[in-house]
Amino acid sequence: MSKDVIIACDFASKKDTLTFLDRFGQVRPFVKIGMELFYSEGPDIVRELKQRGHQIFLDLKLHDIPNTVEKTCRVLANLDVDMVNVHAAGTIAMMQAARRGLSVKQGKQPLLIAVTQLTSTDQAALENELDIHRDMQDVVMHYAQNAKAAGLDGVVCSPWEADQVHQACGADFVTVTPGIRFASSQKDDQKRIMTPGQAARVGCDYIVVGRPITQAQDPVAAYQECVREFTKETR
Ligand SMILES: O=c1ccn([C@@H]2O[C@H](COP(=O)(O)O)[C@@H](O)[C@H]2O)c(=O)[nH]1
Repeated sequence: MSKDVIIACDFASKKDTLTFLDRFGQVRPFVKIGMELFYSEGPDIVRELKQRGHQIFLDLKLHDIPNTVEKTCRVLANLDVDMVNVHAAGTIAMMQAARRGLSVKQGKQPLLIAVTQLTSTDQAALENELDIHRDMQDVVMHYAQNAKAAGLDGVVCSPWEADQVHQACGADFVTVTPGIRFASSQKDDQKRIMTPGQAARVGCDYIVVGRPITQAQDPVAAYQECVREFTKETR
């Protein structure tokens, strides 16, 4: 199982993204392209970063009826990204449709993972706003098991649930965990957080880190610190 730090490139333009990535010289970090960058630049930004040698997590969090998600995944399959995602709340049928859509790709398919509960959601919001009256851990586990039943490769969850997801769904079921903050960082809008070192100790496979790197005074040093903390610990 790979373990890696994925940088969330939440920028508004290709220019800002390339200026940021140029600071890394010959190093090609695994990057996440989210809605802001994809909606502003379109599929060309994926092709450009792929050509430069980055592995890419295309974080579009699809959530629609199965037919729409299947056809969208057929399109995404041709972008040659390494990881894509859907919302587990879209149902098992929708996740199976996503899998069918990606299967049009010959050869290696991207990892297909499902968002369980956003890391910006806490127990109070889960109950009072989403009207889900169960423990966060149980809800994440339920969605993870649905994702596994649908044939997905793993989930997006917070580091707080990663160990239990592995216990319930298997060590090879991938956990991709945003909500990563250095001990000294601001939480921003994230609620279920851990440091890179803590995330490593609970067995997260991939950590997704945005602002603690992109808004650091020295982003390369912040990235190196994430890698150091995350990879020095072993399960
Ligand atoms: O539950 C989720 C799912 C996705 N994200 C995304 O990860 C990054 C985190 O960025 P930070 O700046 O480190 O907070 C961001 O792109 C989110 O869209 C998430 O945070 N939580």
